[in-house]
Amino acid sequence: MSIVVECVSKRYGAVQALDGISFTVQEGTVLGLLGPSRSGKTTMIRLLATLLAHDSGRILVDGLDIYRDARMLRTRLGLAGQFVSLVPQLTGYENLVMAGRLCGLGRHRSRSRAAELVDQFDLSEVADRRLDRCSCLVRCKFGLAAALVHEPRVLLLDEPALGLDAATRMRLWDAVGNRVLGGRTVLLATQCLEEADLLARRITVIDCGQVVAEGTGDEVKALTGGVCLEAELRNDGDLAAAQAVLSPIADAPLVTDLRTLRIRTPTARGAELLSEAVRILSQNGVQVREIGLRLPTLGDVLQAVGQRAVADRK
Ligand SMILES: Nc1ncnc2c1ncn2[C@@H]1O[C@H](COP(=O)(O)OP(=O)(O)OP(=O)(O)O)[C@@H](O)[C@H]1O
Repeated sequence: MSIVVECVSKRYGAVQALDGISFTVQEGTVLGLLGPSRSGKTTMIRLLATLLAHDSGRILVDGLDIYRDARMLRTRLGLAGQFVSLVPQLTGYENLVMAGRLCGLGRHRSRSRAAELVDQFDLSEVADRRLDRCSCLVRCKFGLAAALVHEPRVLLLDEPALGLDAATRMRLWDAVGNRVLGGRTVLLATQCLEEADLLARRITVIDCGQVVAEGTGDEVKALTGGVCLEAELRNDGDLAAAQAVLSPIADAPLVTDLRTLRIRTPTARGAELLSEAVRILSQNGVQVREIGLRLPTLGDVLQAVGQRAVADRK
């Protein structure tokens, strides 16, 4: 089952949440819908889940119109993430049974399916614990398991690993990624480029309800010029000096965060720029708490896309 979104717009009063957005998720693949907060990800997922109506455009799932054939499509869709709430006072197992019942499974089948999922997700030790007494990682696993209770062919995931730090997020996907995603058509909404890059065959980047970039993970990362040089200063009094000495050697404009005293810039020269920056900062007496290269983030992608747009307009 493929997902085709054609020029879809959605407005809430004065807010244009989606503004002519188009993308396709090929059958059996994962598409990462990557965007910052308030860019329209949840709105897109809610439209696909038939929980909301769009103002214009067209959405097809498996060739069927999402509204005309909503009833039939709903049984084939699984949802996990922000707006799908499990009941915190129930145990994980009870939540899975409830999810089965809500999907129309009989009592017996709901129980056997819940037991199957507990087993497959390696959750037996915590299955009888109230969900609000479980770790965030365990809650995320139960959220994903609940979305699979009726074995949907299409999965809509709205930041399903929200609340997990980067390392735990990777542990989650290491443990259950294949089971959750394998063979399904998946739309994964996330703010984390690393997560989208790990899980998705293609990534569509959105900002302010519009598609601003798309491609494979490598293509999207390449927009930023590769890696990012990032320095954290010890004293805010050094910020101006650091900017003055780094600007001439950087490959792209510097971005400075006054709150965290961090200066960053994307670079294609990696280690060469790093050693140059260390030398020049030390020569000029700028005290650095930490300096290094890191993988690009969504913020770097949006900055690169913005700079391209400005350059194109000139
Ligand atoms: N029910 C609503 N009524 C009014 N405005 C809304 C409503 N839901 C969302 N919005 C607005 O629409 C825009 C897109 O919101 P949406 O939740 O789709 O973005 P998002 O990318 O999922 O954000 P987040 O990552 O913070 O959840 C935002 O400006 C938001 O404030």
